[in-house]
Amino acid sequence: MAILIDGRAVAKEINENTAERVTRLANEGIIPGLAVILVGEDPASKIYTRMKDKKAKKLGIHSVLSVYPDDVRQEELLHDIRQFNEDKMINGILIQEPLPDHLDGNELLNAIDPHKDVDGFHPYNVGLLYSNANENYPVSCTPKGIMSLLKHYQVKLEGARAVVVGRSILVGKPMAALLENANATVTIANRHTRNLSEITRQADVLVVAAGVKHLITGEMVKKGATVIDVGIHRLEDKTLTGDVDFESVAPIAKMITPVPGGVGPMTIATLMEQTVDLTEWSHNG
Ligand SMILES: NC(=O)C1=CN([C@@H]2O[C@H](COP(=O)(O)OP(=O)(O)OC[C@H]3O[C@@H](n4cnc5c(N)ncnc54)[C@H](OP(=O)(O)O)[C@@H]3O)[C@@H](O)[C@H]2O)C=CC1
Ligand SMILES: Nc1nc(=O)c2c([nH]1)NC[C@@H]1CN(c3ccc(C(=O)N[C@@H](CCC(=O)O)C(=O)O)cc3)C=[N+]21
Repeated sequence: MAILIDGRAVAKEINENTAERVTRLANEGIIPGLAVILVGEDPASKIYTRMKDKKAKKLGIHSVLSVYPDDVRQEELLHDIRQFNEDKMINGILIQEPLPDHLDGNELLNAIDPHKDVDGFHPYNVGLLYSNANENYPVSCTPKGIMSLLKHYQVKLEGARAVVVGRSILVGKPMAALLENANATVTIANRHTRNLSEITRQADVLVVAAGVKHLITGEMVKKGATVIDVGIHRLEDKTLTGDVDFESVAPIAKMITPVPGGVGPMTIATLMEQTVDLTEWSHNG
């Protein structure tokens, strides 16, 4: 049976460290600020943005949750984003995904000041990640949190074969870039990938972010692999499960993340950590 990667425990450590950093900043009269933009009534988004708001406040971060109706106009959002850009109390701005179809998400993203782009989705920051730039910049919180987990559990990445299932701008693409920057040899799979199991079976490190319940089963995993499950699916009985069929994969893997209690808590902890990063960077020139 695989070692269980405890995302809650590592997230707790990160949050404790973040709280200490917030206290240190407070002594200099600085309070980190986070603005979360939520459009519409998606129930999951409502839960996640509330969790982020609550955690921020608990850590001493100034948190603003801006909620808009489903039919909000693009111009109103652009106006408010620009206002957050100018606001000295705000260090991080996040637009919760998914957005309603009538909005141009790219234009909204591009309107965020890259130095306040706490999700790391702005093309400027994506470019820095792809060039493995030697400077401070924000990176998408879920893959960054996964890197913290891998480091905490001392998973060797240099020279390892890594496979990422999924290529979203939120998870798959930045995950692959981070693994590559850590000198792994990376393959990215998508919906059109032929013989997925042939590819996943080569992975020393397998990260699954496809949004397909139990896509990965035991016979698709190499013995001794480290398996990271990003997927989140709510079942009829309200329990959560992932993109990985835990039951058949856990006996084969060396280490595995559970759902819940794996990647999810790390995403939020990393968001808080990165809000404080952005605050410190903005004050250190
Ligand atoms: N725990 C956490 O903190 C987070 C969890 N999530 C969860 O992770 C999952 C993925 O999220 P996200 O990246 O935003 O999802 P998207 O739907 O944006 O992307 C899914 C990706 O998976 C690919 N894909 C879908 N089906 C297959 C398949 N059968 N074989 C290979 N590739 C496939 C798609 O390929 P193509 O590009 O060809 O369509 C696409 O690139 C979701 O369940 C989401 O809820 C997301 C963010 C954070
Ligand atoms: N701009 C943007 N940034 C995001 O980071 C972002 C987003 N949009 N849209 C949606 C996804 C999803 N996401 C999660 C965050 C925390 C948990 C989490 O804490 N999960 C807990 C369980 C929570 C529960 O019980 O519901 C766990 O896995 O243990 C999950 C998923 C962030 N996302």
